[in-house]
Amino acid sequence: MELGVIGLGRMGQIVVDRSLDAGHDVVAFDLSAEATATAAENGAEPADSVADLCDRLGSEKRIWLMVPAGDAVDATLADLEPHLDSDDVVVDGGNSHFEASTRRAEETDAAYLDCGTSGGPASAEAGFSLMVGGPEWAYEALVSVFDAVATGPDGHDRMGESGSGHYVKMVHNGVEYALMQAYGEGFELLADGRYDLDMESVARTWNNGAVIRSWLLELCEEAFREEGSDLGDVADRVAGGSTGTWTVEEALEQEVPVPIIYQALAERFDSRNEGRFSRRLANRLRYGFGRHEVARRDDA
Ligand SMILES: NC(=O)C1=CN([C@@H]2O[C@H](COP(=O)(O)OP(=O)(O)OC[C@H]3O[C@@H](n4cnc5c(N)ncnc54)[C@H](O)[C@@H]3O)[C@@H](O)[C@H]2O)C=CC1
Ligand SMILES: O=C(CO)[C@H](O)[C@H](O)COP(=O)(O)O
Repeated sequence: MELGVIGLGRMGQIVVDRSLDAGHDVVAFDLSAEATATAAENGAEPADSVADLCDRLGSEKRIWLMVPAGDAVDATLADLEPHLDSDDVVVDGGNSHFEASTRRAEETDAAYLDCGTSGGPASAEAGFSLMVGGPEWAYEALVSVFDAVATGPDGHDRMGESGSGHYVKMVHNGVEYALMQAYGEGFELLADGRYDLDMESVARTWNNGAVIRSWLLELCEEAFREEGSDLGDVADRVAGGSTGTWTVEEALEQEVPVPIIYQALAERFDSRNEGRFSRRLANRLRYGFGRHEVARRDDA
């Protein structure tokens, strides 16, 4: 199959490489000429604009977007739209909000597949897990590409109608936050607890047969191996948070309790806080009602 790929960053280059490896022809475009050149070096046909990419693909276009979620997706679709008709299929493999995906599916002339992609750049060799939403015929038309980009035929499936792929990926990310938080708390107790432990050894032992073994735990093992048992100079600030926020917002809307996912998200936000106002107020209120001593900041 001939596949157009737009967005050739950490994830898009992998879509290109795995598609080429499986024998597909790829036409590639990125706003960054350097990224497009890298794809060309790997065997893709370079395009110098969205219009050029569409010209090179001809009719029945199959196009995979791997640009940042949000405005970049809308901007790319606006450029694509004059070149699309109902025989074409556009896949958005990024972390778009599911409601943005259902809106885009309604607005475009092409068949639109929202594809949640899990695995990250670390899965370049093994392949991704792909959660796809949208018209069945369009999913079927792209199966050989999904086989190539995913771990294989079991690494992708059609979740349902438009929006469902990104909905499932959103919840996946909420679970990811909660698992990271649970591992973090366990290792924190071990690090601050009664025994002098080698964290890499603990993680490795757990990864071999323990109930809680997982890929995230393998990544814990790797982190301790590379950074040391005390994580060296790794800061206690965690970036990101959009997909976890969406999960919690949707849980509130559906009235589904997700306290663990919410707590993991709150911990992430808290990690970016220099001195929590609520704790400072609690400190001062104890003086108010009990005349307890107020601890003061050194830097005030
Ligand atoms: N990095 C990760 O672990 C994962 C990322 N994702 C999602 O995949 C998408 C891409 O992520 P990354 O590859 O990590 O980002 P990235 O920042 O590495 O690459 C994005 C690429 O898109 C290009 N780009 C931006 N706007 C463009 C436009 N209008 N037209 C053409 N190219 C444009 C940029 O030049 C860049 O090369 C995002 O939605 C992200 O949330 C999903 C799963 C895992
Ligand atoms: O989707 C992912 C993993 O599954 C990506 O790594 C994503 O960038 C995570 O973003 P955030 O931590 O802000 O939710």
